Amino acid sequence: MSKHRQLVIGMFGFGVVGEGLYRVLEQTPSLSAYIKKVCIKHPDKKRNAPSSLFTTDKDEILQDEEINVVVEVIDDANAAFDIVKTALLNKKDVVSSSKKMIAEHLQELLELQQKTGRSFLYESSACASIPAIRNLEEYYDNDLLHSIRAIVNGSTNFILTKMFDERLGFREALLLAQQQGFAESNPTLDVEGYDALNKWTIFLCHAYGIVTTPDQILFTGIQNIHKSDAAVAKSRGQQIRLVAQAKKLVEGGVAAFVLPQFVTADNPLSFVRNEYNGVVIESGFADQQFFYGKGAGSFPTASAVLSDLSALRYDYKYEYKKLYHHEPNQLNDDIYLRVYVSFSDIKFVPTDDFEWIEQWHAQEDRKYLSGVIALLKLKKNPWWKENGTSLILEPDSILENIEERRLKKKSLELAGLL
Ligand SMILES: NC(=O)C1=CN([C@@H]2O[C@H](COP(=O)(O)OP(=O)(O)OC[C@H]3O[C@@H](n4cnc5c(N)ncnc54)[C@H](OP(=O)(O)O)[C@@H]3O)[C@@H](O)[C@H]2O)C=CC1
Ligand SMILES: N[C@@H](CC=O)C(=O)O
Repeated sequence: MSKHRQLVIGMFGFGVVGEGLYRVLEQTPSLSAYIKKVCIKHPDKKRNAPSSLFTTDKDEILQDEEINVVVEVIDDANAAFDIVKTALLNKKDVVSSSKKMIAEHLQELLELQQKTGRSFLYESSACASIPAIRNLEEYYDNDLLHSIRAIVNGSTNFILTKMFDERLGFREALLLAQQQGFAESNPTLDVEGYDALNKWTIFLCHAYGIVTTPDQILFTGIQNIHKSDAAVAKSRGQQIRLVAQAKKLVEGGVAAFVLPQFVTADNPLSFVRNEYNGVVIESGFADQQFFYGKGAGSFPTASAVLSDLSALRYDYKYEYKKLYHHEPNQLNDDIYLRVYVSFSDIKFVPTDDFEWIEQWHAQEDRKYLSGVIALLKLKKNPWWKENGTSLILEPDSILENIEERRLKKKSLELAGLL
């Protein structure tokens, strides 16, 4: 039997994830890995580990030839990219959980991996404890992966659960998410959907070979969801979730976006509560599969970092199969979405932008409508993020070709039935 190599780790960051990994490694002696040095930012903070372990000088890790693995788990995306780049160029393998950094530098990171031949693994960066990236990378053939729908942000799911199932206020729910180590240092990243968007940028690469940047994808978070939206969901027997979606289109390409959605009771995502994440995959022959697990927090995230470290012992690398060994896909925005919009005044809603409006409730203080609108129109004009307006996808939201429906609607109108 071949002997696995010894991993000598230099770690950047000793916060929720870093300290979690330190504890997890203490309990996993079989891994043959030890942390030689930890670089942190604030030397005066009290640490639950020997002070000789810590430094603020990054070169004590990056220039140490004995250290063969860098674990980067810091909360500063710019500094993280410099660290990862230097580590790879210095011939070290790297494990990272910094999804913002990865999503914003995906192309450069792909080039660095090709240039250096080193492993760069980041399972913990998206859906924390769920082994989603490696699954998408290894298991599904490009042609078979029809769609993915996922809850990829633990904090927003936690806040929605606490607010709507347990009647907590938004601030209180967010504070709890922060106290439990789920939220980003800047929680706007969670609440306004940026974190889910960054994770989705990473997923698109491993699922469909799409290398894009977060600014290309339509998204929002849960910041505008109103109490009355929750009441509508309840009256319909549905839940509101922040859902990231990607779907292969009949006409070619992949539609992708991150938006709140009403999910019906038979949708597996409706069972996902608190900081849990869930991923629903529709594929050619397997039909539907559902992955479920904790999407944030110290040990769940450290468990994915640990799994990457374990994979390094046998020199595992992402091959980016969908990108390099298949015909990569392109994003395709040419779809229509069935949306619900709630608002305080109709003047904030450009109703002419809609293909058609299916429902309209104007009696209450808070008004709402449901209708069909082109994704490109939502991209072009962000009225639906402004003035407290709330946009939530209807359960079956994607329409690829609306011509047939337009004709049907026209004939019903002509027959006086609409
Ligand atoms: N928390 C979670 O559930 C998850 C987090 N992530 C990601 O993991 C990363 C870390 O998150 P988390 O542990 O929660 O963050 P924390 O805020 O708990 O910890 C951040 C750590 O980074 C250190 N740090 C910041 N800048 C530097 C720098 N320039 N050089 C060295 N150290 C630095 C801080 O040092 P100091 O202690 O001195 O302040 C701190 O130890 C983030 O990118 C986050 O998005 C990914 C999945 C889940
Ligand atoms: N802030 C993130 C942490 C994990 O990625 C989340 O809430 O999902």
